[in-house]
Amino acid sequence: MVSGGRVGGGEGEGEVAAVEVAAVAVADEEEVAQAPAAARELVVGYALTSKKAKSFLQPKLRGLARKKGILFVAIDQKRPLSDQGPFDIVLHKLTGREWQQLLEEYREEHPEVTVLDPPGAIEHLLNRQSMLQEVSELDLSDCHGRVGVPKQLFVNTDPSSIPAAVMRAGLSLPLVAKPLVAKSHELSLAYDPISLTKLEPPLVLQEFVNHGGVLFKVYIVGDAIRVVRRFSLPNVDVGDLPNNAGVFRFPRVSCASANADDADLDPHVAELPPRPLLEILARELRRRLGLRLFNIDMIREHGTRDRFYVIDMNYFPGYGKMPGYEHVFTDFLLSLVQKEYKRRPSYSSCEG
Ligand SMILES: Nc1ncnc2c1ncn2[C@@H]1O[C@H](COP(=O)(O)OP(=O)(O)OP(=O)(O)O)[C@@H](O)[C@H]1O
Ligand SMILES: O=P(O)(O)O[C@H]1[C@H](O)[C@@H](O)[C@H](OP(=O)(O)O)[C@@H](OP(=O)(O)O)[C@H]1O
Ligand SMILES: [Mg+2]
Ligand SMILES: [Mg+2]
Repeated sequence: MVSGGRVGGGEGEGEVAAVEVAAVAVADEEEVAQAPAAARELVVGYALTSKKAKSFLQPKLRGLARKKGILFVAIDQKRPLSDQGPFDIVLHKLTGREWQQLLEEYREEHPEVTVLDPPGAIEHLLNRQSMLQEVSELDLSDCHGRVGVPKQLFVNTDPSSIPAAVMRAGLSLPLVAKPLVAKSHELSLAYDPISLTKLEPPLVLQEFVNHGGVLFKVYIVGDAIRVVRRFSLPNVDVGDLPNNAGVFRFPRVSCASANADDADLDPHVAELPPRPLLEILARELRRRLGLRLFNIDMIREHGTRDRFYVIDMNYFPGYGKMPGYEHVFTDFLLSLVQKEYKRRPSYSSCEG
């Protein structure tokens, strides 16, 4: 952690006690390496849109963070990062080449700062063509269930050639059409070949998988996993497809969908994915993607117990909607510095 002489920000002095608690958790041989706890606080610089800052940095998070000795400081994107802070951790969700470049330079100059997460790794989730690649490469066939990705096709051609491309790729209607850029949430459902010609590439076409209208949001925060149920699109009756011609557009379906944790649901639909399966999935994706903050949208194929599909992944999602996020997140931030101490044996030889 960075020691005293902090950036302003008006956070109180009550932070010290919790920092001491965090320090106690460090392995015995490293305790000698700790500078006096009273001089320390964990400084987290954040670069978020104002909407994101409001939904994430809720008073309950700020309050708990203060108690645990974590200070959140807004980053001024117009000033060089190295002139600000010093930070222990940089938390960000901004897009744009310029910001990416700034952050990459900062990471090179300050390898001691944990950047959540590296811009290059995040990029993988910003494009729906690459987003699910790792999931499709995983072989989780014998892990208390099977996890795959719906058949999908990237389309960037003249819309009139989409039906033929869909046929060649062997995709079955209905299809969900998703903008290539994951930041856009204007989704459509196409039930017939004619509707496909009305879509606007570039996009990813994904087979619609019936799942009983319930989706599992699997939130990952470092090693922690939390799952919630959300209402989702209802099943489509394939026998009824001829009566459903047309493109059905739904502008922001996922955001509008309510939490379904307390709803009276069919238990076969509501049953959460098996914990061991989620643990393996999260561990593998964390490792392969090099990300610590993301969520996975998972559905269970209707009528099955253990056949799951990942349909979407989001970087730094709406954690404010995750139950107990303030505890999970503050523990995670503290764990990062503890890991950092363990990685640096030189601390003990210099200071011990
Ligand atoms: N292949 C699919 N089969 C069935 N339903 C789907 C499929 N893909 C998406 N959906 C439904 O559409 C919703 C939105 O899709 P998706 O999650 O890909 O979009 P998004 O805009 O990226 O969402 P988010 O707000 O989570 O980022 C899902 O929550 C689910 O209800
Ligand atoms: O926690 P869930 O329900 O998954 O919600 C998130 C979405 O999944 C993300 O796609 C949103 O991020 P962007 O719209 O910035 O990509 C994200 O928007 P936000 O980062 O502005 O809060 C959330 O709406
Ligand atoms: Mg989604
Ligand atoms: Mg998404």
